[in-house]
Amino acid sequence: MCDSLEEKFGAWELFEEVWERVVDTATEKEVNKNSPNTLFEALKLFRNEITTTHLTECRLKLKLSTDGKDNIKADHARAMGNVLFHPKVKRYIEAVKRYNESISFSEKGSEARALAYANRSAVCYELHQYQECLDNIRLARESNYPARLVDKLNKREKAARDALEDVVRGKKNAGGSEPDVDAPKQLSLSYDGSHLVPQAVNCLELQTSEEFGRFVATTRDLKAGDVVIIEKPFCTLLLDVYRLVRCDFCHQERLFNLIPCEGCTVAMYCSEECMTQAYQRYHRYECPVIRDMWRIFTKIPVMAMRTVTTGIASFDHNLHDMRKHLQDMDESKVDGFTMDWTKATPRDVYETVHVLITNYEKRDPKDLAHRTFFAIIIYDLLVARSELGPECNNDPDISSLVMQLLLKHLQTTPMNMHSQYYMDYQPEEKLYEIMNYASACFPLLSMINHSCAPNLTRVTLHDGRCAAVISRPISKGGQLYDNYGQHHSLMPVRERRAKLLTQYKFLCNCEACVNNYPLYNELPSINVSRYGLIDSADIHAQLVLHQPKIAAELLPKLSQYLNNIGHQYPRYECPILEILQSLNLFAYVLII
Ligand SMILES: C[S@@+](CC[C@H](N)C(=O)[O-])C[C@H]1O[C@@H](n2cnc3c(N)ncnc32)[C@H](O)[C@@H]1O
Repeated sequence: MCDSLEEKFGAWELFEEVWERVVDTATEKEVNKNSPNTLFEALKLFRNEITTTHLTECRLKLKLSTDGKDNIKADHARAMGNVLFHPKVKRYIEAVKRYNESISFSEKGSEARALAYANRSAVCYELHQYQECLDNIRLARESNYPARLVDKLNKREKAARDALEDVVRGKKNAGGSEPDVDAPKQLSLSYDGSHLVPQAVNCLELQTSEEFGRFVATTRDLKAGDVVIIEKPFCTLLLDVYRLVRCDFCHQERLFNLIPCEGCTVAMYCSEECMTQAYQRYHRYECPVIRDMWRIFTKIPVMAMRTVTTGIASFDHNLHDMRKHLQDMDESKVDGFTMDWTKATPRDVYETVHVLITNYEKRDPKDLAHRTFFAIIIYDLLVARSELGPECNNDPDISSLVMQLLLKHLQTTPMNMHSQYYMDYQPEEKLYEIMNYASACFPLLSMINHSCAPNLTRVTLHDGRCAAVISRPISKGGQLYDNYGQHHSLMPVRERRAKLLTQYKFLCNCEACVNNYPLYNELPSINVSRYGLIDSADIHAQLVLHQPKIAAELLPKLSQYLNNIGHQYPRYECPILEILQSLNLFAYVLII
């Protein structure tokens, strides 16, 4: 991770200021500050105010400014890297992050960039990453490395080549390379995939009810350990704190290989190929605004913009086609569980994203004003700085489409977005911790409702896909339930319900809420002698070491336990086993 770009005073703080003001004005007409009439009046005033005079003031208050390369900042970041690289400090990884920052700020072909690559090559050498060392030396040369320093670089190059040859020779003498026991394992679906939806098992069905809206049910019994969906995201967003560590497009950790986008100082890539793909899918619009976006917003609005830009790319960047397609679309007919994914075009895939729930009708005036404000700010940035400007300025229909898409996805994103995780090694504790590196949009997984006593777990695979794995038996006809972050063993019912209502706009009536399941420490225990003892502390201790081989051995054992005790839910042992299963899955797929 590295520093966040977010600033203390951002769009949310500004919105609160403006909202206060309009509510005060509206209250002059109405007596009660919180009456629905006042709030709707405030929303009306807010819309008037924000679209006219106050936008310029907002731009100033948010200190919006175009991003650009800056060799002075690049030199400063490199100097900080040098302090960390110093033989008495030797904080090599932190030093590389600073060199990467320096590379991202530097102008193409500048000495600043050449020096940053050269310094990164020095860290690679110290860390015995000889191939990466040579790659960085090549990049330094390509960026006009200064002749006065070239001897130093030549010496390092020779040393790296010699060391690399030694490594290759050593491997040959040892009889070739060992099979890689720690290679990421593949999870696969537990039953046949559906013909039309190969990413889901063929017993899953999308159903609808008054209480749940759309939900996913099974037409066969499922057991703990069953993998029922493995889904590729429609779009993803690397969190800004990983921008100097991971590729902006494929999100793989490539500390020593990152190359910068030439247009902005945020996006870095592991290869030209990823850079091109990112540009085609979203970055052509986002490049001029992404730094300001991270400065003034948190991940939800940035993810909403990513959904819109990726959506536009799904229509080959033809906004007229997109508008026509969406106008003609019958939203009630879009069902990701019956669509033919084997023949789906990017437009078809976008349809499944376009129909994600917004909960518009359940939002109060302040919430609507807040989304409107954010949509206006993002729209203003994109139109002022990207190629969407001429398109929107020349055609009110296109302008309205872009604005509507932003407003829509500022509502779908918080309802449907999923996090992507990896296992991060904590050297001091000598264990792995689950960390969130990106946000993603998965249209099928987004159809799964919440329960405070869930029956499935999600796990991020090495390639960014997400697998849904059953964590306790589900009978034929039963609903699949995810957990949106409010588990009955960790949070009292009142608090859970309040959070779910505020964030997800529904009153939870799951089995845990209705039956008031106790918190973890108050749960009754199972008579384990019937099922054999399970030493959870020992399993946990093994799993945090993150060894896929151990995880692979434990996987069937844990699933068996979860199936054995499933019908006794909720018991003290159940949440422990759920956690172990989740940890186990992460260790199994080894996503670092
Ligand atoms: C990720 S979506 C799930 C699919 C959603 N039901 C739909 O029709 O698109 C999340 C939204 O589903 C609804 N939801 C999720 N769990 C629910 C539950 N247990 N009871 C009622 N509504 C629920 C809420 O509106 C929530 O904001």
